[in-house]
Amino acid sequence: MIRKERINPATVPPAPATAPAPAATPAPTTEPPAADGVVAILSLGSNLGDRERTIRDATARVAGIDRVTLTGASALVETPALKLDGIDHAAPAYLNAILRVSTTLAPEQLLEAVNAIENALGRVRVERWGDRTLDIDIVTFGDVVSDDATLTLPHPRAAERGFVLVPWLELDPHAVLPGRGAVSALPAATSNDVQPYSAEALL
Ligand SMILES: Nc1ncnc2c1ncn2[C@@H]1O[C@H](COP(=O)(O)OP(=O)(O)OP(=O)(O)O)[C@@H](O)[C@H]1O
Ligand SMILES: Nc1nc2c(c(=O)[nH]1)N=C(CO)CN2
Repeated sequence: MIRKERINPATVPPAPATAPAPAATPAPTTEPPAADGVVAILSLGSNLGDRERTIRDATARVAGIDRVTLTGASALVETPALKLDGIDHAAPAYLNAILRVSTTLAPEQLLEAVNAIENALGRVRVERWGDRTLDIDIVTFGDVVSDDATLTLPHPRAAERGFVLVPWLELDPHAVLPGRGAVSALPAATSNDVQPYSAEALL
């Protein structure tokens, strides 16, 4: 079940005395770029194949999703593979990056769109936290909080992952993880396991 965090009515400005009449025509079906949509943070990871090419390709595909505008991207970082039993230095290292988007899609629609990109770029689901050509997680979707297993928001493991927090902070130094506060105050945000891979941002 997806729920928005409660809005304090005291902080909601009163409606203007002369509110404009509602639009007579329905919203157009082909929407303009999602400049006024919800901000979502996506985490990309790849540790198989041509990792940089895959992440750059995935970034272009995210930018091409209908009703999604890519508004920011971190540089690539290289990180050792985190497996279920800890860091595995014998496994191929990951390239990770963070994208910021603005979207008028619903969270489930964004998940469907990024899953389609994973599949298009060769993602095969074999083992949990196993090696993969591409993983795209939704780290945050505005201030939405959800414990739905299909789409848990914020991503339930983001707060412990240096490979998420370090590039996110590089992109947004004042980033906030709903329910956890400032990203810069989270211990994993200073992880030594995250190394710069390319100086220039993906975008
Ligand atoms: N915030 C989220 N972002 C992406 N997928 C999510 C999220 N919350 C729940 N899921 C669900 O998790 C399922 C498994 O995703 P996936 O195979 O990418 O997991 P994983 O990358 O191996 O592990 P992790 O979720 O720890 O990153 C997806 O099918 C999706 O429905
Ligand atoms: N370094 C690194 N390790 C991982 C990653 C990842 O993106 N980077 N993703 C995982 C499952 O989402 C599991 N382990």
